[in-house]
Amino acid sequence: MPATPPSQQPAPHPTGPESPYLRVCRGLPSDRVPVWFMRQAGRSLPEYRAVRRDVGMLESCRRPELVTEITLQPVRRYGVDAAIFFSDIVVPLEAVGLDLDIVAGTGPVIAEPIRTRADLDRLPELHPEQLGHIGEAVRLLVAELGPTPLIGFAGAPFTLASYLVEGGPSRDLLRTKALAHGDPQLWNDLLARLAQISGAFLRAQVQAGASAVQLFDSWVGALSAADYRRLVAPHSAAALAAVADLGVPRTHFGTATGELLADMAAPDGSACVDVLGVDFRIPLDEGARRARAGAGRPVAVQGNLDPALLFAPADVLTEAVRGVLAAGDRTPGHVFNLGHGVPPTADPDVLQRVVDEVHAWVPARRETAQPVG
Ligand SMILES: Cc1c2[nH]c(c1CCC(=O)O)Cc1[nH]c(c(CCC(=O)O)c1C)Cc1[nH]c(c(CCC(=O)O)c1C)Cc1[nH]c(c(C)c1CCC(=O)O)C2
Repeated sequence: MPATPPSQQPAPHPTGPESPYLRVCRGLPSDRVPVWFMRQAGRSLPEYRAVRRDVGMLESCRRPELVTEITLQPVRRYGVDAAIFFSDIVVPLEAVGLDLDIVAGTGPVIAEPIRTRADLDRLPELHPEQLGHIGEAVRLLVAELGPTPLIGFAGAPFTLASYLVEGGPSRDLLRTKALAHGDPQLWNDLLARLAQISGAFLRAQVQAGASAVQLFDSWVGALSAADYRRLVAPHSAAALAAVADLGVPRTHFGTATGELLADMAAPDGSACVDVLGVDFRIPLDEGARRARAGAGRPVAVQGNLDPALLFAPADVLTEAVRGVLAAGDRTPGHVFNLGHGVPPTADPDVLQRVVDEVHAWVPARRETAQPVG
């Protein structure tokens, strides 16, 4: 049998059980609360704005050296416990040939929205060889990151469908929901295709060396629990199942999902979620309670500081961070994060204070028992 070229061999995972982030994801005690931020790389950082000055968003995602530099920036600056791969949820859609762009200040814009059976035929499956640049970037990154784990990610089928059907960002997702209810067969075929694409994107990142994944279903809070269960959950479960055999922890995240948390913790009744993202609308310990009710087992939680608190006076922010940490102590495991992404106008010095505050906290479930007395 011919030897696999070195560039195609899966990189060894350099992150041992000592990583606080991976320990908490696996339900183990940790001597500190791990912290990372959604959108930790991005416009809030001057060093990001400098390297992106002359390069478009999608173009920057195509350049492995630039992806590596941008992903590392917040890790270097803040000392966060995990890196998240710099890319975007629409990158795998571009890889299968869709004509789309990411417009600054707006978000993804799709040239020809997908609303009919004929439109769906323009959306082929994603094959690993279309993701060569992604694998290359992940391998470069993992080599640079040392012990810090890399989180791979993908958009969940529903959130991807919302951009494809609407043609761009939308407040109320009217067309998306009308399609889901009006033509369930087309909807299910579309979401099944997107689950394949999403799963293949996750798989490529893990096979190249990412130590964990997060599935972003940012806009799924637009649905009722009954509709989520019927129209979305099986497809999200399928996307997460694409990395089941690779043994990495899986986080499932959405916003405004208070009523969906039980189902998101076990989409389609499966045990494919290790960590559940909770946004700021409900307390973290209540989120953990709902996750446990849905999954029938303890599930670690991630969150959930309201990003708006980053703009509050320092003492108010400190109290809010400690409130999240105290609620996290009452859960089976807590990864500190914001309830949603870092706003572009956030002050990096304020984020640094949050990281330091989290790292100063002594978690209730520590690695070694504390001496009594
Ligand atoms: C819904 C969604 C998108 N993209 C993503 C989601 C899910 C997470 C979420 O809910 O925020 C996921 C995403 N997008 C980006 C990352 C990188 C990693 C990280 O979190 O640090 C991740 C994980 C980079 C990005 N993706 C985007 C930027 C900003 C583009 C720029 O810097 O020019 C970044 C850093 C563009 C983008 N892409 C998207 C939006 C809404 C935007 C913002 C548009 C804007 O306000 O300019 C779609």
